This record gives sequence, structure tokens and C-alpha cells, in this order.
Amino acid sequence: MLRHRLYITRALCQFMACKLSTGLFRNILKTKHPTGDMWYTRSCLQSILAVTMAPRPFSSSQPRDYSLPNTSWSSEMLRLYEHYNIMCEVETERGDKIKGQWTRLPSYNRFLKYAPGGQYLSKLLLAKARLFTRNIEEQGAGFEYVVFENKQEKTCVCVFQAGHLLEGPPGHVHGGAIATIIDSVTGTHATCHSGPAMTANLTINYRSPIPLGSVVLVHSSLDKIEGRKIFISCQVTSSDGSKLHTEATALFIRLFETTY
Ligand SMILES: CCCCCCCCCCCCCCCC(=O)SCCNC(=O)CCNC(=O)[C@H](O)C(C)(C)COP(=O)(O)OP(=O)(O)OC[C@H]1O[C@@H](n2cnc3c(N)ncnc32)[C@H](O)[C@@H]1OP(=O)(O)O
Repeated sequence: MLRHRLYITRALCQFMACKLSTGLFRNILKTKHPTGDMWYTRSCLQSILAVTMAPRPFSSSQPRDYSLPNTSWSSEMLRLYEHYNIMCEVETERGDKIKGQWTRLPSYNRFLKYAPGGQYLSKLLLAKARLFTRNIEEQGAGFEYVVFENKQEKTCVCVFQAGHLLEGPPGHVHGGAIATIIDSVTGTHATCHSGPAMTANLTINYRSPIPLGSVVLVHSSLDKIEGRKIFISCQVTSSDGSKLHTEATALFIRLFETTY
């Protein structure tokens, strides 16, 4: 209840701040900017507000992190998790622990719904909504995955174990489930890099079927950014990298003007 009140207060603050940016501060800003260009000063302020007040997609204050190992994870899943997790922290010569090149991303915390146009979802929807990939209660039955990001290399890697509810062709993963994990990983990558973004285009080539229950790697690479457009390519391979299962390209459109 208190949490909901906080969300509403935050939304009201955001609304008031936007109003202030276009009203109360109008004259001050106009005189301060050398060109006196009202549109410019207004969009600057709105960009600052977007960065400071837009919902942060990842938060440590969430109730449960679905990206941590659970009893359904196979030994291969745990091995790959450890492989990347160990690179999230490195030891210096003096024995201090410092942040490594990789970061484990906790599962997405939808603490505030934000849709293009600034419309918040109703309370009813807010209470019931769950991220599609995290909506199966039984551990191991659906999408078990963890995403690691390497900011320097502009890549993400997802370790994905496909559960029995994702069956398509007998004994293999459904193409829609593969598309879902690709969209989720590339979408997470785009969001981490540039802030909230939505999929505009997703093109997939299925090269070889993924056995149900197996563990695969989903590699996401940020190819280029043009304005609000974020181009990402993706490959799904076997856990040892020897077999290519799926290839994809994705286009995401950033919802806000500025980057994080
Ligand atoms: C909601 C936030 C959550 C944040 C927290 C995230 C947490 C992280 C974990 C979640 C991970 C899951 C990730 C799932 C991600 C989805 O599944 S999103 C759901 C599926 N996608 C949709 O429903 C999107 C529907 N489409 C739309 O809403 C709008 O078309 C869009 C994509 C927002 C773009 O609309 P717009 O902002 O009006 O942009 P517009 O001016 O039309 O186009 C901008 C540029 O993009 C180009 N463009 C637009 N569409 C296309 C296209 N299809 N093909 C080629 N070019 C295009 C335009 O030509 C234009 O190019 P330039 O002229 O600038 O060169």
C-alpha cells in the first residue's frame, strides 16, 4: 500500500515537474539560453527530467531476483553461470576485490509501468502484470535464464535453460519461445545501454532445433546506434559454442531523447 502511494507520488512529481518546465521556468530559461530558442531549452529540461525521473528498469530493492540459481538449474547451467559470474568481480594484486568487465543483471523489476505517451497502467493491471518470461511459478518449467552484460564490448550473454512448458516440435523448443528469449535479451541489452526502448523489428533465422531441457547461450551484440534507433544482432548457440541454433537481428527504438 505504502509502495503504491510512493509510485503515485512519484508520478505526480513527474507530472508537476514537466508542467514547471514548460510554465514557471519558461522565462528564466528563455533569457538564460543564448539563442532564446524555447523549443531547445524546453526539450533540454524534459531530457534531464526523463533521465532523472524515468523508471529505472533494474533495481536491487525488488522482492525476488529470478536471475539467481535455483534447484531446477542443471549442472551445465550452474557451470556457465559461475563462468560469467566469476568475471563480475576481479582481485587486484593487493588482494582487493573490484568490479570486473561483466555485470550480472538482476531480473527486471517492474516497479512502475511506463508506456509511450506517459500513460500509466491502471492499478488493477499494475497489480497483476508479470514479465512474460518470469510468469511460470514452477521453477525450471519455463524460461530459466540469467543475463550478463559487458559494457566495454557492448555485448550481453544470456545463459538459458528451456523448460518442458516451452515445447514446440516434439522434444524441442517452440520457435515462439526462442523468439521470446531473443527479444528479452536484446531488449534488456538495448534498455541497459540506452534506457527504455521498444522492439520495432525482429528478424529470426532458425538454423537448428534446440533440444528441450538443454542449456544454450544467447549472445547479443550492439551493432550501431542511429538517433533513437538501436541495432542489435543475436546468435543462439549450444553451450560450448560449437552449434548455431538461431540468428537474429533486432531494431529497438529508444523512448526517451537522452541516453543514461
Ligand atoms: C516499455 C519500457 C520498458 C522499460 C523496461 C525494460 C526492462 C528490460 C527488460 C524487458 C525486456 C523485454 C523486452 C521486450 C521488448 C518488447 O517486446 S516491446 C513490445 C513489442 N513492440 C511493440 O509493441 C512496439 C510497437 N511499436 C511502437 O510502439 C512504435 O512503432 C515505436 C517502436 C515505439 C516507434 O514509434 P515512434 O517512437 O513513433 O518512432 P518513429 O518516429 O515512428 O520512428 C523512429 C525511427 O525508427 C524507424 N522505425 C520505426 N519502426 C521501424 C520498423 N519497424 N522498422 C524499421 N524502422 C523503423 C523510423 O523509420 C524512424 O527512423 P528515422 O526517420 O529516425 O530514421
